[in-house]
Order: sequence, then structure tokens, then C-alpha cells
Amino acid sequence: MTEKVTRHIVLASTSPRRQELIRMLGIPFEVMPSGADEDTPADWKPGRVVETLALRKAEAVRDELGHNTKGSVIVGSDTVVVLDGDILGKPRNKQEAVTMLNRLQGQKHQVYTGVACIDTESGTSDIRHRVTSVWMKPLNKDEIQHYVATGEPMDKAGAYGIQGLGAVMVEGIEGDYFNVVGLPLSLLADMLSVLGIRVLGPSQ
Ligand SMILES: Cc1cn([C@H]2C[C@H](O)[C@@H](COP(=O)(O)OP(=O)(O)OP(=O)(O)O)O2)c(=O)[nH]c1=O
Repeated sequence: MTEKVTRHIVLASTSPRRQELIRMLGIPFEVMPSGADEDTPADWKPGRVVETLALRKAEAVRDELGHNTKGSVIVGSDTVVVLDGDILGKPRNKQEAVTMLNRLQGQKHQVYTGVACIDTESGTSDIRHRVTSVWMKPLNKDEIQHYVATGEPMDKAGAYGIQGLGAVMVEGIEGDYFNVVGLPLSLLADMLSVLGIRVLGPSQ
């Protein structure tokens, strides 16, 4: 049988969800947490923010690996929620989670995820992002309090997780579901394919 993947893939992430998602591609990978600084200027548009942070995460792992990159492909990713042009990241505390959900309930918003692939063999980077629209149901204060008390919102952009209990708050989406959860698999597969890693067939 032809070996499907010949490149060493490193996911630059601390997110257990991103690990679960990339595992779905059925290709071997390694995980290295990335401690990149996540501050960006307030006037940057969401696409620029998620692409820059995805690249920063991948670059931090590349720099840590130093000369030991073994011709790896390093994948970084970043997700934000956007409402009326405002960027909502992960809530810093429960009060901030309540405030975010009060704003998002009953509204259509966008989820932006950036993906960066660094090819350490050629030294090139490919950076792209995807946008998914999400419609959230109207929620009352008690429902929001109950949801925040579960703790689910705390490590998620926009203070909700569509893949968890948050699923009951979402009326519908337009675009890639996996982009909302934090790693757009179809976009990532396209980017890996450019590097000769074909998840649906033998590599070249
Ligand atoms: C909107 C939404 C976001 N999220 C998550 C995806 C991301 O993990 C998180 C946004 O934070 P990020 O800063 O993108 O990522 P992270 O800190 O979790 O992990 P990493 O180490 O890779 O930087 O929000 C969900 O899991 N479900 C959702 O429905």
C-alpha cells in the first residue's frame, strides 16, 4: 500500500477540540502548545486578526523547534466571533461571558477562523481564513445565567460552544460547521494538498 503521508505535521495548539478535529483527517500528527502573544491593534479587521494570530502560533512552534523541524508542516489556527464589526474573543470571566451572550442572543453573527501552514522545508507560509454565519436564538437572562454556570463558555470565542450544550442556542448556520468549532477541515485539506499531503489519496 502506498504511504499516504510523507510529511511530519505539527499542530501548534493547546485546544483539545482542534486535536480532535485534525484527527478526523486520518493523518499522523504531533501536537505542540504554542504560547504566542494574542494581542492585536484594535482597528484591525477580523480576517487580518485571525490570519495574523494563526501565523504567530505556528511561528512560535517553529521557533521552538529550531533546527529540529525535520521538514515539518506546522499548522496554527485562531477563531473569533464578530458581531456588528466588534471582535469577541474568549471571555476573561463569567460576567464577560454573560455580557457577550446578552449581545449575541437573537442575532446573526460571524465566526472567523484563520489557518496558517508553515512549510519548514521551503520556508514558505500559506495563510487563509474562512467565515461562517451563525444565527443565535433569543435567550432570556435565566437561560444565559444557566449556560454560563455550566462553565462551557469560558474557553471559547464568543462564550459559546456550538458542539456542546451551546448547540441548543443555535438556530442555524451558513458555511462550514468546523470553522465555528475552530478548525475548518475542508480549508485545511486544501492547504495541505498544496504541500503534497492528500488526505483523500496518496501523496505525490
Ligand atoms: C464559537 C466557538 C468557538 N470555539 C472555540 C474554538 C477555539 O478553541 C476557541 C477560540 O480560541 P483560540 O484563541 O482560537 O484558540 P485556543 O486558545 O482555544 O487554542 P490554541 O492553543 O490553538 O490557540 O473557541 C468552540 O469550541 N466552539 C464554538 O462554537
